[in-house]
Amino acid sequence: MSPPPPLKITLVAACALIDGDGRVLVAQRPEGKALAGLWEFPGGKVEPGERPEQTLIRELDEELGVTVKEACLAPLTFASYPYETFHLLMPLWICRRWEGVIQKKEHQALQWLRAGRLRDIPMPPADEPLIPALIDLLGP
Ligand SMILES: Nc1nc2c([nH]c(=O)n2[C@H]2C[C@H](O)[C@@H](COP(=O)(O)OP(=O)(O)OP(=O)(O)O)O2)c(=O)[nH]1
Ligand SMILES: [Mg+2]
Repeated sequence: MSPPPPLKITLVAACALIDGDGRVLVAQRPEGKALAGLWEFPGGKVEPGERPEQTLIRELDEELGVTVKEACLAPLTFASYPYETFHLLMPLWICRRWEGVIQKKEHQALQWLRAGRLRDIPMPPADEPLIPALIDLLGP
């Protein structure tokens, strides 16, 4: 038997933006990328030298065109999931305050959903365990 390949942990920072009605923004992953078509929380991989909060602020600008202050990010929970080729570690922040108008810059589509409705859309397997924390916070 050959030894298992070394474990690669990928750190991804993600954010549930929450609107005035307590709905959550989800974004449909682009065609041609891993997990294409699934609905995710905006965010991305932490690059070398970045703090995860900086990653999130950068990704929210790149993906949605909004400006978020670090003080407006609150940690909620995290995902830890064994994908085939890497282990995903993904802290999830919430954010209720941003500057600018949300634009669909990289995703196929965006939608605002009540937390209880997140169970009705296809999300990456890593994300499913995050839904109860959002329902606890925001109601179904
Ligand atoms: N952003 C985000 N990524 C997620 C979620 N759930 C999940 O399994 N992932 C995975 C998919 C990817 O393997 C990885 C993040 O990838 P990404 O494509 O968003 O990374 P990125 O924005 O930095 O994009 P790129 O520069 O690598 O193209 O985490 C989620 O809810 N949000
Ligand atoms: Mg991304």
